[in-house]
Amino acid sequence: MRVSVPATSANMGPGFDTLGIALRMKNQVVIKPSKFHSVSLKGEGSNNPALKDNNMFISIFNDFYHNLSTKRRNFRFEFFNEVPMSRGLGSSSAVIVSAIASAYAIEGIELPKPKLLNLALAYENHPDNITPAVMGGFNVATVQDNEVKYIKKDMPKYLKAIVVIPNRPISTHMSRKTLPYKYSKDDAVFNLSHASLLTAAFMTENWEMLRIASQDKFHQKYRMKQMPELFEVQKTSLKAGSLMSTLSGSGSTFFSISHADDCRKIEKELKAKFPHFRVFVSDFDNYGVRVDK
Ligand SMILES: Nc1ncnc2c1ncn2[C@@H]1O[C@H](COP(=O)(O)OP(=O)(O)OP(=O)(O)O)[C@@H](O)[C@H]1O
Ligand SMILES: N[C@@H](CCO)C(=O)O
Repeated sequence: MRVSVPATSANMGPGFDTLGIALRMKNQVVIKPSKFHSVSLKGEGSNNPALKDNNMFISIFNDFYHNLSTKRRNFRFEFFNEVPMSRGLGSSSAVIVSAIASAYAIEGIELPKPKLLNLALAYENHPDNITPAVMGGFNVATVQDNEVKYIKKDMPKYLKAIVVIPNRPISTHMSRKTLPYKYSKDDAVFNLSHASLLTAAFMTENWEMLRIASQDKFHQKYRMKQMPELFEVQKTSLKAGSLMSTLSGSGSTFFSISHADDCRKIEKELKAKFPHFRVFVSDFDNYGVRVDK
């Protein structure tokens, strides 16, 4: 059985804890019944031996598997990870979503995506990464009475993401601590209006509006101060023709969107200016978590 979950970019500027989008890069796990428990890792995390012993995926999988099954089978878990950890590309959401989906699938129990999304909420209490991880596409999401309420929009193929991954991580937990405890009414109205405009721009495919609509006063500047090169990444990307360029999740990755015709030029300029960062073009994912039995 194989489960794959896409990387996600949350916030998208002003949509703090609300907006998120799924990218084509993904984490996959292949699970096979086996005499003994074993774990193999390829890609991101493979140089971290601790992940073989103390892995968030295994512990969430076991929580669900032990609840769903009376049998005590052992499994071999083979991980193929493309999503870097603590870089703002939803690595923790990818693990949470794939572990829950895997436990249900291995027991042959149907798990509708909205139910999977609500189960994932117990492990990540903001819905902006888990929603696109489960559903794919661009999503607006909120939590009401312990349920995620969301609206999804598929992304067109003629738009691409340009991803800049710095060589240092930022932990979400630490990064949230740098944010103000309170915001002024002016800043609240600024973010409310920009997040609303950004959402409307996605829904109506008014891409030229993204540059203005993606501005934020809630979190980016506080977080980007931890890695000041990110201000230059944003400037370079917008100057080279991106439609929008925002901190991805809690950072450190920077996420831009452009028309397909412009993406290689933007990628080239970012690569030239930031040779120590990983820069690449990605398609969007419109499907979300996928289970192949
Ligand atoms: N492939 C993986 N296998 C096991 N654990 C993982 C894996 N990927 C991420 N994790 C866990 O998730 C943690 C990273 O979560 P964190 O929220 O800091 O970053 P992120 O999810 O990549 O960023 P963001 O939420 O801003 O997009 C890691 O420290 C690790 O505990
Ligand atoms: N909305 C979250 C995304 C990271 O998990 C944040 O900005 O902290």
